[in-house]
Amino acid sequence: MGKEDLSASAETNTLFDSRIMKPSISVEGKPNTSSPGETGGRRTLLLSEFVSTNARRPATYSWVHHPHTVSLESLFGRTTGVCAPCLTRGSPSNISTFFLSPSWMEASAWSPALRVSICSNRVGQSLVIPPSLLRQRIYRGLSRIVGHLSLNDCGGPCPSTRGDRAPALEAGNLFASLEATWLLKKKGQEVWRCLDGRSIFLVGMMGSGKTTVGEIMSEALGYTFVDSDKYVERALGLDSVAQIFKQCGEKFFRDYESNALQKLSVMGNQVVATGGGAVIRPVNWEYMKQGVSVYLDVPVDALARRIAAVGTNSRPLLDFDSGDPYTKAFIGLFTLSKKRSQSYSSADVTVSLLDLAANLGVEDVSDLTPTAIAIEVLVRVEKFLRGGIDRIDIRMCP
Ligand SMILES: Nc1ncnc2c1ncn2[C@@H]1O[C@H](COP(=O)(O)OP(=O)(O)OP(=O)(O)O)[C@@H](O)[C@H]1O
Ligand SMILES: O=C(O)C1=C[C@@H](O)[C@@H](O)[C@H](O)C1
Repeated sequence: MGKEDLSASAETNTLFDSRIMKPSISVEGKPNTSSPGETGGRRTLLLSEFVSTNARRPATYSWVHHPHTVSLESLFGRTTGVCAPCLTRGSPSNISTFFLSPSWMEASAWSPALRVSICSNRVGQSLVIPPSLLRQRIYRGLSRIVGHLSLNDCGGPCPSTRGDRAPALEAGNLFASLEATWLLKKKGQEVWRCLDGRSIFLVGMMGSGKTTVGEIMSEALGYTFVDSDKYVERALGLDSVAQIFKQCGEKFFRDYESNALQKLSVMGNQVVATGGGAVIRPVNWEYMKQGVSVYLDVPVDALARRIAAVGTNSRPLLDFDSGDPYTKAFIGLFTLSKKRSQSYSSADVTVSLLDLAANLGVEDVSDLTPTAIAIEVLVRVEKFLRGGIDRIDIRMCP
């Protein structure tokens, strides 16, 4: 992290003065005990960061210590600091509490909340850490904490992480780690309860990840995964959608696709990856409304890059005679997405990869792993089912 990241104002510099500040993240309470860190038997994470902005009184810097304290100093690029034993728990009037909700790691995932408390010894002092930066740092710190918990402290309901496979796309990535898998499973269990057997229908353009993300979700939910294109291929006894298009035409394929969706809609406990064009027939929405529909909204450029990487052969609507794979894919997808954008927006839940990337402080949507996307989808589905608001970025609690 460069110094410029934290230099939004003079106060920022003071806050992060290495001589006086040592932020920390603490896990409050022990998992699966009735310690103060737990509410209703659920694990609580309290991220505590107590700093003073009064540069003349550095000795007042202090923060809460807990059994599983993970220092954030490396995350903030500082290595020194004064650590006083403990700051009184409670809410003095000069503590502002911020609920950080970078979408999938928000209150519902970590009951009751991830909290970052910023304490200033000057009443009314505002927080000057840029939110996106804070989110990013907290996220990294959280990953370590969860790793620590899942390795050392899990009892009871904490799912085993052994034997979990990380999809190839996740290899070498932070999200591929045990903690992401743990979060995915935990969210899967919670959403499973809300779904009450209803299926999830993933809609979105070709290459949007319906199959990749859908398979991960189905595993987390204990649901069956179904690819409606494959379902149609099997029903017709043909090898590929491309072959069906070639031999029988698009209308024939669409009829079978509708038929497949109708059949699938009466079966519960499934994650269905629909064909990219399933949304264009209104009757298909009638079928999908039997479950929860989720639109994976991915920028056309990212779609074209993904499809170009594997070629356009298997996607008849993009397999033009001339042009390099990226250009063919981009032009085809761009045209289709214009025609379909309104239809896609009829889905119960929309997961925009651009928004998710922004929320997680990731620069490019291609850096979002399928697991991160799957977790986000589950979080949004849960909110939808609970009738809650669809997006909270940062709430400040007075
Ligand atoms: N998050 C991701 N990051 C990078 N590549 C991805 C991601 N998700 C999927 N892909 C890749 O994009 C390609 C298309 O993914 P996938 O088959 O899951 O999409 P789809 O929506 O099911 O497509 P279609 O509707 O054409 O069947 C695959 O090669 C897959 O590996
Ligand atoms: O977007 C589309 O219209 C399509 C997407 C694929 O999943 C296949 O259903 C088929 O290639 C058509």
